[in-house]
Amino acid sequence: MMPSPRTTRATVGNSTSSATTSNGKFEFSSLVNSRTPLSDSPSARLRASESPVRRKDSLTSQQVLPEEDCMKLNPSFLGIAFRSLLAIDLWLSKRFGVCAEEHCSWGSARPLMKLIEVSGHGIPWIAGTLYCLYKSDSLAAQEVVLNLLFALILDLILVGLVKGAVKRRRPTHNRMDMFATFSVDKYSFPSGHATRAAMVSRFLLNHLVLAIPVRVLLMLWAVIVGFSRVMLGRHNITDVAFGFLMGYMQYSLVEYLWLSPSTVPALFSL
Ligand SMILES: CC(C)=CCC/C(C)=C/CC/C(C)=C/COP(=O)(O)O
Repeated sequence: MMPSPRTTRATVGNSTSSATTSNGKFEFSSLVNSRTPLSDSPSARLRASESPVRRKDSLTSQQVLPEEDCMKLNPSFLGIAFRSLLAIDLWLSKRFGVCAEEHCSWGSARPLMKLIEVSGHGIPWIAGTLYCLYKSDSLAAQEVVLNLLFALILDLILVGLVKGAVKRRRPTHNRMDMFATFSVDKYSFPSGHATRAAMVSRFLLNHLVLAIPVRVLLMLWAVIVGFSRVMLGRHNITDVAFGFLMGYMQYSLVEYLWLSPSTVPALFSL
């Protein structure tokens, strides 16, 4: 008996055919798949690589994926760990951003947090250091203060470079009402306040003779500056953590590059 056009239809030169199953419904299958395996010809292999579904169909147990495809299909452990850390960071930072707005749970502490922000801002530190430089009457004092100024400028440059390279946006709950910012300060990684607080406190602890309570207060101040960045909603926790680390290392760099009357006499004869 002649097959009915409703039940069987095959198009020569076309990749699709149709046939009915036992329950009378149409099923579609690929002639290319059924007659010549996708992996047989180079063009078929190319087409297969365009479609993940078709590629999966065409794989046999003997075929090995190119290395870059394996990486896409199996994200590395480090990649997953990194994304998870970032997700936890965003979630925790939002939870601790309790002074981000006046109506937040700790909103009434926002003015105090902003005062702490000013205490770690670059302008008061640079202005204060310039004033001390002007007032310092001994070469030893001049040397320390000049290096503090150098450290503060180096900090601004390095933080600006990293912020510009990483370009991590500030948290969405941050209200951008900070005074005197550079254009890179729209980015949050790392926290410039945290780098400055860590670097300056390490610098002062090493170069000033301070009573123990003052030393403790100095360290406490640095930690509070870091906390206040997250509470104000300015930063994520990782911005501040990295900022502390970077500031700590910046101090080591300043020590390494230390400006002294013997290395840069021109600076000290002014
Ligand atoms: C003398 C002179 C050019 C001073 C510039 C000081 C200045 C504008 C520093 C920027 C400080 C700032 C707003 C840093 C951002 O801190 P984050 O903790 O929010 O990253």
